[in-house]
Amino acid sequence: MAFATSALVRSLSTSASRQAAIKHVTVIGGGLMGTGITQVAAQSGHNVTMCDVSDDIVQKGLARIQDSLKRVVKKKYKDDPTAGQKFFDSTMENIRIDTNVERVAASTDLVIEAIIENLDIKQKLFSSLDKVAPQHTIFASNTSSLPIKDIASTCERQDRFGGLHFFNPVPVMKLVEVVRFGATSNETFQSLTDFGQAVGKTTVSCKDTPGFIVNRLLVPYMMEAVRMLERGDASAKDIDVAMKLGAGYPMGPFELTDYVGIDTCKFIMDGWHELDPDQPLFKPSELVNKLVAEGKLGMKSGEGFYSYKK
Ligand SMILES: CC(=O)CC(=O)SCCNC(=O)CCNC(=O)[C@H](O)C(C)(C)COP(=O)(O)OP(=O)(O)OC[C@H]1O[C@@H](n2cnc3c(N)ncnc32)[C@H](O)[C@@H]1OP(=O)(O)O
Ligand SMILES: NC(=O)C1=CN([C@@H]2O[C@H](COP(=O)(O)OP(=O)(O)OC[C@H]3O[C@@H](n4cnc5c(N)ncnc54)[C@H](O)[C@@H]3O)[C@@H](O)[C@H]2O)C=CC1
Repeated sequence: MAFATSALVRSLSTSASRQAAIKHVTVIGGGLMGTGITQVAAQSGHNVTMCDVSDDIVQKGLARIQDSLKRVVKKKYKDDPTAGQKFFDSTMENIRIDTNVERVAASTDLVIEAIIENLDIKQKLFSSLDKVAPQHTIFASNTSSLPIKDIASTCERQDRFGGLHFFNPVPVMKLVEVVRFGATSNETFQSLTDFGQAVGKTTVSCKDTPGFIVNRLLVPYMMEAVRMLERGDASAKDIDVAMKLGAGYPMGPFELTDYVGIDTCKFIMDGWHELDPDQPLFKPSELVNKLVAEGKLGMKSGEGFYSYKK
């Protein structure tokens, strides 16, 4: 009994100290994913600073968060607008914006990186943060496809590094993949899992394999749809209708590729193709390359497989 009690106390205090540990979160990248992650972390009471490369981008990101938060409030507090306004205000009060990542990271508990899907740029960012962040700070990447081990390779804090992979749109999608590689400590993995749950998501545990669970299945499916279009087997519209009505997917593969960002899908496939050139599922697509070269990146640029221009 004495053992059970002390074990209980220990487990409670460990979990309390873990929760107490992650109070301030730094989200780097104020694009599609960074804004969503900032929002859910702030909604759940964390102090969050969202960083990007320019004032203009962080301001736009903040406006996107406000729009999305209004949708959440409308749904969650439809019978109590006063409580809704209070929730809106307190969430926004939890958010700061900045363009100096080193300054922010010097006093943070958790860094979540959500910048462009490029290994070199991510490594450079983490390498500079590793020099200024406190000892206890955990680093996590929201990468869709890059090995966490490679992103972490320029850092000393290998044991305090993992993956936190959110899904788009973050305020709506209920999953977070928590990724560990060989050096990730049990404490770090547990803290990242606790954080994922604290922001209201269901977590699954993933090894550091290409695409983790969801993207390893989802991205090749999206690219197979592009190849089907390239062969002239069916139109984008018909493929989308078919997958929505025939397979029950909320979006067809072209709608989803436009939603995720055609550039992001290209970065993912190019990286995997380099790792495994013989895998036909990872073959680059001429159509995707052409759209990206033309700046047609999907919804975020106003045009992709479909046009979103008003
Ligand atoms: C690439 C990677 O690494 C990983 C990835 O993220 S892969 C992509 C994963 N994401 C998906 O597969 C998304 C698939 N699509 C969907 O689930 C749905 O189409 C969708 C949730 C995006 C939109 O749903 P919809 O029913 O078509 O549209 P809509 O009615 O506008 O939205 C549904 C609800 O979500 C809410 N919502 C949608 N987007 C939102 C946002 N950005 N912020 C807040 N709320 C949002 C809406 O307010 C709406 O709420 P109500 O039910 O109260 O009306
Ligand atoms: N788009 C999606 O559906 C999903 C994307 N991801 C991953 O999340 C990450 C971000 O993707 P998105 O938000 O879609 O991209 P995005 O293009 O919308 O936003 C990226 C942001 O990062 C900023 N940025 C680039 N370099 C920076 C730096 N050195 N410091 C600070 N900010 C910098 C850019 O200015 C831009 O605002 C990528 O790794 C992507 O693979 C993960 C899940 C889903």
